[in-house]
Amino acid sequence: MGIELPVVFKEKMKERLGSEFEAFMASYDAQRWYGLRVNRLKISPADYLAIAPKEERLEPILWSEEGFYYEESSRPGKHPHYHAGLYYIQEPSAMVPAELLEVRPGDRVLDLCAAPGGKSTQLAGKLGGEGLLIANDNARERTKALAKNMELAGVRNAVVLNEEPAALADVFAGFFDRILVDAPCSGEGMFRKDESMIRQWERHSVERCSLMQHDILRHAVRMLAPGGRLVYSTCTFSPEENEDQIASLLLDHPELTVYAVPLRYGWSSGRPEWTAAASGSETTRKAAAQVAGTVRLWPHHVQGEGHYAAVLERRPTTEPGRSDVDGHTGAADSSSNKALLIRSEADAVFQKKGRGLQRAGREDYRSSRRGEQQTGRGNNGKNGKNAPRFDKKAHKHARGLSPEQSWLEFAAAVLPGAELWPGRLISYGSRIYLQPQGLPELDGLQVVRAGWYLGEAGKYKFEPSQALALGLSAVEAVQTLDFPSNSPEIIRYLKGETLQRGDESSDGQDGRSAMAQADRLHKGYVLVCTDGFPVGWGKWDGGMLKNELSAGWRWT
Ligand SMILES: C[S@@+](CC[C@H](N)C(=O)[O-])C[C@H]1O[C@@H](n2cnc3c(N)ncnc32)[C@H](O)[C@@H]1O
Repeated sequence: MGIELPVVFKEKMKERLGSEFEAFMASYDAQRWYGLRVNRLKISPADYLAIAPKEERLEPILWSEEGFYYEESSRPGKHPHYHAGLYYIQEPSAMVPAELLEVRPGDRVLDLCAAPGGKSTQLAGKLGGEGLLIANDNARERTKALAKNMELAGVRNAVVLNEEPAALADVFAGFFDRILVDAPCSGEGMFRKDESMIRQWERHSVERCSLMQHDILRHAVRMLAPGGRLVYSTCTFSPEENEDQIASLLLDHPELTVYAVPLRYGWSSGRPEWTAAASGSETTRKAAAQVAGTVRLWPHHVQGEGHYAAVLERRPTTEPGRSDVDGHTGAADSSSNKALLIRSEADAVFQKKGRGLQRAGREDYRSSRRGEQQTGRGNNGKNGKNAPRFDKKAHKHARGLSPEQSWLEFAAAVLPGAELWPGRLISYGSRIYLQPQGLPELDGLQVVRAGWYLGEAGKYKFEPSQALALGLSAVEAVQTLDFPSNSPEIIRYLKGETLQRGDESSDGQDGRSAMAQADRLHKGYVLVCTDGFPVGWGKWDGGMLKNELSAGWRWT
């Protein structure tokens, strides 16, 4: 075997798996499985299959309609479709937890340990733009990748936070219909994929991870609405981090029950006999028995690296009309958006005892109802009745425009219809966000992305963000330039080059020259697309497409 596994790990697995141990060990020499998940926010799996490069040889992953195995030799990360956010590269068994959460459009969803965002982007796809998603991770550095992946996926209704679960639980008590706890774990299921995990396993003990998981789960449960569902998952095999966690949680929270996951696709049941609770009192044995309904994906039984998942449901409240934070009853329906918590004018401020102040660069985080009036349902801002009132302290444009006005001016010229987008328009210094409706106050929390980041109001003009481009569909923009994904022009654009009329490639797909479309362009912003999907902004001027792709988003 090529991989040097820790002796202690092997001994433990041998003791637990008995006759299955040889097959388990053999899986370390077997082929690895590579997966990608199509991003439903942008394209259906069937439509993606129609445009996918043939050499990817995609094969369906049984447990996810959007999931496909691809061949080791293909490189989906090096394709313009990747830059358009049409899919996320994800280990196949890691697709299971979000599937089990059964998110419905309109739900309030929390992904508590979300970075780098594999499951958050999957959950966002299931929401289909309705409801809201809070993607949180307590590791500041990791939230950068999380935010970027959410932007690449074109998620419009999410907020990215960088908080400890305890702080979130104080704000979001009983708030969420769906919670995913994809816990930090000892990563035994990652040994094959990433050998550095073996060294980390030696450093970070199973016991230490168990303590963290115990803590995270207790806070997560506080945030679950009656009738809500919580999925706990790990990519490790140790029962201390899996069945033991669930048995102990059930003992502490009798309002929770395990939803028994149907065993399909080679999945195996959780192992009550491996828990400490199984050898205790009758009560603890009952809790242990429930973990038989949790699920294990073993690498010797499924085409994936391995995972554990438990689905827990909180009993619906017996008190009629009981509601949480802002009147939401825990039932997922589109009316959740109506249950807005109306924030006071200029309420602002994501600043936590000095910490946030630094992050915010001492800029006020301004939020107001005016954004709702201008962008939400029942918009009557056009008749002037709800003309924005401006905060004197807010960032001012050189022409005297507030950041919000600067955005509205840009949108009117480049994105007609943007004034009808649901959400709350807010500014954070000169940065403008569209925040999903239905959020409680976020005061005191570390906010990485306060919503869909639209762009920045500069001194003289509004600069649209890459997140805005990627969250759009091509039909939303006044001007587009669409390059086939196999054209040299799209690669040149993705590399940050300026394109000029006359640059037409002779081998443009289907004989059409993308740059020839430029004849109809007016001076100004152009949404650059590939195969009809946005990849970024350009500015057309005098026969030239100035590249607006910032360095962090370029093809390298
Ligand atoms: C298994 S990874 C999550 C992977 C992610 N769900 C995905 O699909 O891309 C676990 C994450 O938990 C985060 N984490 C660790 N302790 C945490 C805590 N106390 N609260 C929130 N997140 C935590 C880690 O920073 C790490 O990003």
